[in-house]
Amino acid sequence: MTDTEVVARPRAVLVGVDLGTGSSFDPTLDELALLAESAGDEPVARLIARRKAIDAAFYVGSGKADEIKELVTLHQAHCVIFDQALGPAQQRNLERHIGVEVLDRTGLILEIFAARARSHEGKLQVELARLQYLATRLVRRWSHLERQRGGFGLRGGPGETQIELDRRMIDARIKSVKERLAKVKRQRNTQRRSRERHGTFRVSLVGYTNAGKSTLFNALVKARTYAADQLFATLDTTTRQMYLEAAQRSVSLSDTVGFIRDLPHGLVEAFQATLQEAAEADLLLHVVDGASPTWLEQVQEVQRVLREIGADDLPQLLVFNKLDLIEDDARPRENVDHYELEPGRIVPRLFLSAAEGIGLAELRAAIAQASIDADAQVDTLPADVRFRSLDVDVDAEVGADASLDLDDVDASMEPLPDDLLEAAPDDAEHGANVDEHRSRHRAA
Ligand SMILES: Nc1nc2c(ncn2[C@@H]2O[C@H](COP(=O)(O)OP(=O)(O)OP(=O)(O)O)[C@@H](O)[C@H]2O)c(=O)[nH]1
Ligand SMILES: [Mg+2]
Repeated sequence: MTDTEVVARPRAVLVGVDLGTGSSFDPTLDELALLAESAGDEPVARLIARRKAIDAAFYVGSGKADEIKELVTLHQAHCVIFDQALGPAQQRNLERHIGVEVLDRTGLILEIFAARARSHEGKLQVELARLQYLATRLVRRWSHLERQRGGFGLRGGPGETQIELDRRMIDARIKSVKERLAKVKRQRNTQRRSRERHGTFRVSLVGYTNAGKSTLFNALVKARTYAADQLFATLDTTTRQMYLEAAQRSVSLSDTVGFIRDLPHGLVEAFQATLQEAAEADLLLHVVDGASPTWLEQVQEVQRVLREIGADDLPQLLVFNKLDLIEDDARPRENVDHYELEPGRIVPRLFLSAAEGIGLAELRAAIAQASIDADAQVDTLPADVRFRSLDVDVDAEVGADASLDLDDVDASMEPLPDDLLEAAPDDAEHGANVDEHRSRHRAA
């Protein structure tokens, strides 16, 4: 870790629990470390506990809890961060036992989101998610967060007697935030509809957090969107026009919030509106950190979230980014090939480096081609199908047998079966450089 920073960051002990089920794909806790850094903490020690079953009181056994306590003392840590979701009682028990703040992955992600939200809507969404999390546990942590960022006015340190009162306050607050969100959403829909009338071809960047979406966005539209080696650097959707020579047209390009495994449920829900933007695109650029050892799990996680928001059947280009980090001999022979995203679903795949500007011309050409293909398909369809109604009753002039399935409307790429290349960069052992940590929201 580089430690030339003036501001001392809270020192954190990271704990992962291996339940032997293969459920966790981060046995090194690297992702948790990056999350902790993104939240402004400094990971000082990591500990993996192996257990057959979860302990009701401490999640880990009391022996491990003692071990954690020793680590905390040894490293003079300020908090302990669990990679797994702790129950409210477990969290409380651990805090009492260890004597410092204990939080879990969910709490950490919420904290990052809270620090990063910029737009009115984003702030409301994060507040809603935090309130929902808070409603289930009423932990002391919140008083600490409020002090740090000036939040929504909960008094610090709710004692047992105050819990009922707080819960009622929280419920009222949840209701009011939901109403405000609904209003913002209506405005957004109105804006979106007026945009739709212009018939712009819409491209959305989606992908796991830190894959390089914002870097690619900047490279493509030459805008300056915040890109950083932090998780969830981007929370609000940014949209710009991008001119494509090959298609002689402008398309809109949107940068979106990154995905991560086990995104707190409240956040998935809260960010539906933001992600909806992606769900309504004509083309998804699914950006993958091709140099990450866990890229495959990340792709699967992104696919899972896309399914959840109903965007999994949109045409996709898979963009393997960070080609520059891959050793020459591990690089793919071709910069463009095809990849089987899911059984039977083959999509074009491009290898590029957003940071070094390698492969951008090919990507622009592929986007142009996708927009031309989509137009060609739409032009041949009756108007009401363009508006995505299922099983359309088509006028007599058009033809009697045209009961169309949405799949036919989809401007998917032609599948090219059986000539897949091996997924090249997976065994390259490069991780993104996490050492270039910059101080984050503390500056705000
Ligand atoms: N070496 C290398 N690094 C890259 C490349 N593209 C992006 N990065 C780095 O990867 C990190 C994450 O990039 P971002 O563009 O912020 O990633 P993102 O997907 O927008 O991340 P979130 O907004 O947090 O979801 C930054 O440190 C970038 O400089 C690349 O092609 N090569
Ligand atoms: Mg980003």
